Amino acid sequence: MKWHEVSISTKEENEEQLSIFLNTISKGVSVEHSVDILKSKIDNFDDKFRLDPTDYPESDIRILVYFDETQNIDSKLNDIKQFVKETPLKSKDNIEISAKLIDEVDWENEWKKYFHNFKVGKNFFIVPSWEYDDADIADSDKVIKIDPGMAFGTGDHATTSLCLTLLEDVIKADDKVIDVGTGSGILSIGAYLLGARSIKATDIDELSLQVSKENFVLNGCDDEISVMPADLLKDETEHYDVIVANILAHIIDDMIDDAYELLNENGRFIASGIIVEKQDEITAHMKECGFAIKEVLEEDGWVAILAEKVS
Ligand SMILES: C[S@@+](CC[C@H](N)C(=O)[O-])C[C@H]1O[C@@H](n2cnc3c(N)ncnc32)[C@H](O)[C@@H]1O
Repeated sequence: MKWHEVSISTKEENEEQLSIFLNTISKGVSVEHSVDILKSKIDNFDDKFRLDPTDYPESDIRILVYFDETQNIDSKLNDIKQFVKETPLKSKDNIEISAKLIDEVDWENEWKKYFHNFKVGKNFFIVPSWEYDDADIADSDKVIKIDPGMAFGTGDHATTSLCLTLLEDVIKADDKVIDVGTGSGILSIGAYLLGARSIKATDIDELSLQVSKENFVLNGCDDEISVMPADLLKDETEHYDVIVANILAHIIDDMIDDAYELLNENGRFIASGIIVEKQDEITAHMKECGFAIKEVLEEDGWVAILAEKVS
């Protein structure tokens, strides 16, 4: 088996915007930082990833994106180039994109050695499933056991951790929740641990649906979370107390009207995956629909918006 490896050299400030997009179109993404960048982030990275600076490029960053050999690499390259062209990236300087075919290595599991326990929000403790027995877990921790496999959602990405933080603020016992674009299922598990029940987790990606089901079993909440394929809220008919979606801004924009319709009175919509530059556009659309903006959290150039349905 061979893989297409697409290499994107760019400035560090583009990492988050590019990574979230590339994760949605590929089989895997890894980011290599230059030594200097790594040094400046060592405190951030060390506990979760224990990186070795000698593995990294000498300047800026290199994002490696993987597609299996059956995928149409020319069309994927076009998608990437179009995204780079049309997105207001933080830096448009010196972006170089190239592709090559490489032999299979066990990179699907390689990243696991860099992924370790960490805390998110006030009380969440994310534990890779393969480290659970060794984890030093406090009684107060709400433990999310996770094996994201090839789905998005380890919890270390700002957009995911911001959603978990907002869920801590809004979920009340027995709230009915829908998690749109569940990925690894991490936000549904978080909602369950906070007391939500009758949770629905949806995604358009088959692999994410499979991975999320496995994670629900792992966390003993598969009875409370139904998993189904869906394109945003287009065919949804049930009503919810909380809707959470961590996708990209233009996709969130497509679901704002449906979210308003499907929320119960005073229901809350948590939306993330939104770059700071798109915040005003999204909040304006939310307000037009009747939402009140209750809180906006920001980290690493990403925002998560908490909106409430008011009549
Ligand atoms: C950034 S990941 C978020 C995963 C997880 N919820 C988290 O917060 O870490 C976005 C997810 O949305 C899914 N997605 C993208 N477009 C979608 C759509 N139109 N309808 C449903 N899910 C979608 C992707 O397959 C992916 O699993």
